[in-house]
Amino acid sequence: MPVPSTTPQQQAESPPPTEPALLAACRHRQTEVPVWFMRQAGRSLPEYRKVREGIPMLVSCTRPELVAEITLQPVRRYGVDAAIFYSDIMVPLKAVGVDLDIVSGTGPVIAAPIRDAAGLDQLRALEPDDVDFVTEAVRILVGELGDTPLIGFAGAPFTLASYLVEGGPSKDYARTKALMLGDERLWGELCSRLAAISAEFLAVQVRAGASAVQLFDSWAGALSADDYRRFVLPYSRQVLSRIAELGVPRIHFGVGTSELLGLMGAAGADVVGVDWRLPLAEASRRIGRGYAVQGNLDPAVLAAPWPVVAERTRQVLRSGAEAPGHIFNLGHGVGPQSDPEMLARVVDLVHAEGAEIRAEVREQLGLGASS
Ligand SMILES: Cc1c2[nH]c(c1CCC(=O)O)Cc1[nH]c(c(CCC(=O)O)c1C)Cc1[nH]c(c(CCC(=O)O)c1C)Cc1[nH]c(c(C)c1CCC(=O)O)C2
Repeated sequence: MPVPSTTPQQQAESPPPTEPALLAACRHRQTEVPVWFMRQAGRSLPEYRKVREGIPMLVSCTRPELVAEITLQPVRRYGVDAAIFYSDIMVPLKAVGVDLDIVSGTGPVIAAPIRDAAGLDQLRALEPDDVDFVTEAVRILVGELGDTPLIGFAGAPFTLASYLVEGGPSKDYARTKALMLGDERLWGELCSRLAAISAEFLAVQVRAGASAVQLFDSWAGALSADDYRRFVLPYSRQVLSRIAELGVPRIHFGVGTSELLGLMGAAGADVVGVDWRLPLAEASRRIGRGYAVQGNLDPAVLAAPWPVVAERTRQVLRSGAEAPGHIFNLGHGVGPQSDPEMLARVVDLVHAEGAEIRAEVREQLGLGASS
């Protein structure tokens, strides 16, 4: 009879299979500090520009092999702890038939902006079949990524609504706010439809194998806390509660949201993404002890000399150590001009020093090894 290599007793004592650092941080049981970058896929990498040559953005998103390649490029180059799926928040809207384009250097442009009830007809429900190419790309990726988690994502209802109502990027969101404040019923119907579309888009990615999701409410920082609570939170909650049923960690991020962080957590996140305006320790106090944080090196810092970048990176690590979980990231996306070499050095520094800095700070403050 073959001799078992471990007895049941030994099995019970052996550590569980290693949990990827990203997921451990989401669940407040990290020993390492994981790092990835918003907009790591696409934009600044020369190998990205090469494979994208002559292919419009939204077309590139429908080619599973190309999507997989672009998603993997930063993982190969930097050794980051997560891949972010190469797609766009506008992809599910395009998939249900909204006439829109993504114009390089500008962003999303909508042919017929939605400003009345008739405009809502553009927004039917998203069926998984509408985004077969997403399912296929995620499947390819999960096979290739091995233990590195894939983060799926979607736009939150407010940020999507802002593009649909304005017709494109905006500085003040005047038309969006006019609709929100002037016709609460229409606003509610618009955001409910967008919530269902975003939830389905995330569910497609999770069912195909994504192991965490990020809900981008990039422009929610344009709102006061009172308006956020009344006009935005209920719809983001619809998205996040649907994902709760799928059992993967949920990251919720916006820019300029220092006054909204607590509400963004309460909308149903496990991790709240923080921009560069607030130290993570203060952000964590505002969000509450039940949440991990993600962030928050100012992307502009990447243009400074390395010793400055290194010191700022350590500062983020020290501040983030006060939160029950910390995923290192930028405070917003990698800029198109960012030097990939600088990002590579940041990743190496976080990997070399992150765990030690975190442990030291937590011990000094009597916070315990993890949560
Ligand atoms: C607001 C928003 C959009 N798209 C997204 C958001 C939320 C995140 C954020 O706040 O940055 C999300 C997004 N868009 C893209 C990704 C892929 C993965 C990644 O971030 O690395 C993700 C996660 C690809 C993309 N999305 C876009 C590009 C650039 C495409 C190109 O240059 O051809 C990429 C790689 C285009 C896009 N799409 C959008 C904008 C504002 C732009 C920029 C336009 C520009 O300045 O050129 C809408």
